[in-house]
Amino acid sequence: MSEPLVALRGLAVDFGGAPALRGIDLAVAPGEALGLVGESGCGKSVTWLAALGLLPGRARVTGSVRLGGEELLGAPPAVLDRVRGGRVAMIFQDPASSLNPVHRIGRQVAEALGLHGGLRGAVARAEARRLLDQVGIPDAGRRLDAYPHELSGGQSQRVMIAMALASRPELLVADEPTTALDVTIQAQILELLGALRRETGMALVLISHDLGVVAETCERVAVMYAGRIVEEAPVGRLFERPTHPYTQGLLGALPPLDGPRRPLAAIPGGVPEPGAMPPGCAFAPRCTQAEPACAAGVPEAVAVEPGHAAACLRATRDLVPA
Ligand SMILES: Nc1ncnc2c1ncn2[C@@H]1O[C@H](COP(=O)(O)OP(=O)(O)OP(=O)(O)O)[C@@H](O)[C@H]1O
Repeated sequence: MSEPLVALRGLAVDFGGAPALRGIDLAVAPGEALGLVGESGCGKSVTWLAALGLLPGRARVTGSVRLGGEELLGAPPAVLDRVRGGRVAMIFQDPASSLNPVHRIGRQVAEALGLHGGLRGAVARAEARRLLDQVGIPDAGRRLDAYPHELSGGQSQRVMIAMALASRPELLVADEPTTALDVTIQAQILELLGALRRETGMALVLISHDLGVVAETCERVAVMYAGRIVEEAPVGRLFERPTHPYTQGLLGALPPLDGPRRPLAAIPGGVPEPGAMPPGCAFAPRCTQAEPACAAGVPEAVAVEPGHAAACLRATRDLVPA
């Protein structure tokens, strides 16, 4: 990879004796689209909230988070404020709750432009209109005067994306941006994110519990389980050669691309709570391929092939450490 835009090294988060992240190494290159997948509770959101200094004070965060060479962990609040909504923007699952219900859309987008670009008045309004246009809001000029409750879920998410773009971020972190939307709208928002990335050159981190969503939009995927990255690969390689049994399980739960929809073969059991981590490989209690050695130690990530690593004792026994 070229010089990364963002590099997380050994990122760990502890909520009062309960380790939610247990050493995350992850890098995002400029302009790259990286998917972060895993079931609910794996630590996907905590990873980026920790990286951007957005966790509550009682969370103990250790490791390193570098943005373009600058260390963010332990950086003064003024530095983090400048980064958030500046070089890095974040959007979330529920756009309706992120918009202020009592202010018109145009004002909210213009405020974001004022905060990050110093734009005011008619200039800010014109730029807000351009942004709404860019994110595919029809009749953007009139929509500036709408209130959030007048927008559909998909349109609200488009407005959130417009506000995120206001600072011309180098990285957009999108945390389950389509989970609350119906399937057709979901596809449109994913397409929009892909198109904006190509137009603006920004990098994209797409957080999702759905490998299918990530496969459509991202070039590379990191699979998380119980606060660790268990597999990482270019998206095509992950589908062709899923190596960690957890990844295999997630793939097995995907509905077929064509043909009748069938009930998903979800992986039995659930993600362990941070306070109740099993010894060794945290996935072992749910893993159909587990053997006694899996409980003995946390497996290291090992290179399966160039750019493709997995952390499974059994799958990678004869391979070299990544
Ligand atoms: N503020 C907090 N205090 C204590 N525990 C927390 C806090 N935030 C998250 N956790 C715990 O950290 C673990 C990881 O949560 P996280 O939200 O990152 O998971 P996720 O993979 O993003 O899932 P989801 O898609 O449901 O958000 C969970 O067990 C969660 O309960």
